[in-house]
Amino acid sequence: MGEGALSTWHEIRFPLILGATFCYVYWRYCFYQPRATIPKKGGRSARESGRPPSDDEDDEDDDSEDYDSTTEKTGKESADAKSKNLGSPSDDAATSTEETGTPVSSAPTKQKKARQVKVFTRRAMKAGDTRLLNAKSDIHIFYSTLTSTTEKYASQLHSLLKSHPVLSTRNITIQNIDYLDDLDSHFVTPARSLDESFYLFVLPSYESESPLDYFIETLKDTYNDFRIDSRPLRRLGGYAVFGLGDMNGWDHMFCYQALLVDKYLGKLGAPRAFPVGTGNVKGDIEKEFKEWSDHLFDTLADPTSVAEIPDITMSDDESEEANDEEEFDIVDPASVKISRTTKANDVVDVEDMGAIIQSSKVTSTKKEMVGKDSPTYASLTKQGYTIVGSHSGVKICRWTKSALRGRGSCYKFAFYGIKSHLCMETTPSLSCSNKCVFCWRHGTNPVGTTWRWQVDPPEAILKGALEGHYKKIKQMRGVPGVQAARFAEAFTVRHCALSLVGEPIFYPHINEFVGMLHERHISSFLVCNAQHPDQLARMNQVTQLYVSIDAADKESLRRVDKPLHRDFWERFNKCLDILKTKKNQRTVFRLTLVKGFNAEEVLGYARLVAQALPCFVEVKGVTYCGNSAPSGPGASFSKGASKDTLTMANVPFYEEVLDFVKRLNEALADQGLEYDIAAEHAHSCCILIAQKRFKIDGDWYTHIAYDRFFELLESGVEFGPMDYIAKTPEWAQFGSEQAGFNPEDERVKHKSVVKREMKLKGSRSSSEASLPVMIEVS
Ligand SMILES: Cc1cc2nc3c(=O)[nH]c(=O)nc-3n(C[C@H](O)[C@H](O)[C@H](O)COP(=O)(O)O)c2cc1C
Ligand code: SF4
Repeated sequence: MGEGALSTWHEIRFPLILGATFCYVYWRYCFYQPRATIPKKGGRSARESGRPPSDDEDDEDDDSEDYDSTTEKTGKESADAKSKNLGSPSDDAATSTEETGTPVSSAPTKQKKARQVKVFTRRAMKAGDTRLLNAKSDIHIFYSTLTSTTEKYASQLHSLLKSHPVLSTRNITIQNIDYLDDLDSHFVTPARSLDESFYLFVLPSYESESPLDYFIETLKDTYNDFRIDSRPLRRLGGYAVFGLGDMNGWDHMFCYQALLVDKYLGKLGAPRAFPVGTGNVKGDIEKEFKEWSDHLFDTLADPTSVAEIPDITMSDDESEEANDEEEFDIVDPASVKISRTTKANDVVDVEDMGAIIQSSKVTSTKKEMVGKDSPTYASLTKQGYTIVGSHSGVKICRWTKSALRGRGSCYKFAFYGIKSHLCMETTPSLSCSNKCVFCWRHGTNPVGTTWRWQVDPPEAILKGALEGHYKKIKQMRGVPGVQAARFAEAFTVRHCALSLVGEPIFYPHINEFVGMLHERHISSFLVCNAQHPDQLARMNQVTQLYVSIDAADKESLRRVDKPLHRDFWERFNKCLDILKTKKNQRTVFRLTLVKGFNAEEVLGYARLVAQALPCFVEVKGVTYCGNSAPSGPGASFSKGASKDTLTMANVPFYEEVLDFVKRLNEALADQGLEYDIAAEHAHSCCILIAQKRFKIDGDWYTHIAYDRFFELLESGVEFGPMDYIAKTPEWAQFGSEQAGFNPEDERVKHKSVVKREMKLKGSRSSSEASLPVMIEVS
């Protein structure tokens, strides 16, 4: 460079630099379009960034604005967004480091993210449901294969769909995902033509490298790439995955790639139309594949199966928490008031129900126990009950949900072999004659000593209960982790727990109802409150007959059960005497231990056992489900409570329950009674004492041979409890390493549970080592 030129440069360099800086700032301010970030990852909204909007945004804005047009948004809109951004300190804070050069100062909190995922999951499922009904949507089958086994099943799926009476009208394609040229246009930025389509996957698993790895990496990368829409598959109609694997060779990694695909498709926003299925190539894959595809087709073809999606649709992380929140107390003073203000001449004692049973005319003039427009109806349905007819209810139990996900069954599986996913919990009478302090439904159900309502026929109750139950099962199909095999089985109820809320034996046609269950080979577990001796005496054979024993003396019983009958103690004793005469039944005492109320009366309980001689005594720590105060909300965990209000201090630890059981067992031995501790389910704080006759050659036989029970029942011969016993598995027997937790299931403790336990621990004395597990037990 010459000297003249150099001096000219010196003269113009400042204006030039200034001009360039001004241009840059002007351009950046007005036209620069930042890289996409999405709210979930802590950046700006997709709409601001010109990326497809998230579902959350869709909700707020006009849905008709599809994402193709959004992608084409002009610089003006971007500038508008930008200027909004600049004006908002919080949005500024969310701007990425890359854009501003300053560190990201705030990411959304974990709770916020969890909430977004939850809201999104629900919306996705709802949206998917509407689309499931769209008979025009295409079905795309994708598969991967190395040695062609998977291809065979994918082709089979294709042929089955092509010949399906309803689904064959759809456009059905089949593609090998390993040769799919453009994964992006199917999974990263799906073409609009794929909206509302179904994606069905049939996939093998390979521990070693396989072409499928690339596909899985694509899904993962898409989900983890903060620059792009992480839920691009939300406009699909739904998806379902079937995995092939070798359980014998790779049991710890069985079908792991199919499971990963299922997981990431869900994360990418696709609505899961059906639980992931698995087939063991060294096992009964034909059957597994058939069951999965049959139920999948039913779901796709039957609009009623997807009519309603409840709040039970949840992310993996939230499910445990939600389960814990499931029970809550809603006091309905109206129900109590109604029962008190009933005219005396309306009253018919439940013991005199014979006439009512005979005459439906009499009952038809009476009012409904739970009318559709009553506050009781609203309270119970809000808590997840399906009200059947005018006085019955059904509710999917949390253990049924847990078992569907392979996360453990209730204590009755350990003690008696009830499979929770095959169990329906119902009651033909929502009304009860007690107001127990530990009943978390307290106040939500009608109470009364007499039946003064309409009586629904048992056929209608059973039909309605099964329908209500199956509807709730169907709604579980989109919940992560639901096992396809168990899901398929769950549509044939095998056990009925007649407990739930209310008093089943109160229902005048209880015998007919139980008979109908047995006709369908559904076993019956009937729990009664020892307040209706005449009904108990009339009770026909059930699979297992329970009496709740909530206290060992009159005053404690009054305090714990708050019975409405004035002669409650006489009724209670009469029931125990009747139970002793029921030699043909498997009879059970159920003790619910409430510290400070009824957990110290070992000798008293031993006397009651001697009086009724039940086959079994179940002892369980009370379940704390929020406030159980009889007078409604007011007691709190930390503040302590009035003398009749439950707090966490009333919940015994497992060790305390165990100590009680040991002392009770000794007291029984002292009285010369032949009982011993047989089984346990520490998970539910529950232990079983059984008559020693159920111990044969050193092994306990507390389980039930259900087929044998029905065989005996149908044969018409007289039989007793010892005629349909089965061996208790090792893992359930008292003292086993698993303490009653089925080794086939996986115990999942959500962090919120652990946190709460830690909180609890802090409030307990340090000598108390373990913590109670709080559950609902029917
Ligand atoms: C090398 C090898 C690794 C495998 N790894 C797994 C595995 O990790 N998990 C699993 O469930 N099955 C595994 N399998 C079983 C295959 O998934 C199964 O045989 C499948 O049917 C193969 O499908 P394809 O014939 O379509 O390739 C493996 C098989 C082989 C040969
Ligand atoms: S808790 Fe009761 S309703 Fe639930 S699975 Fe067990 S027995 Fe059935």
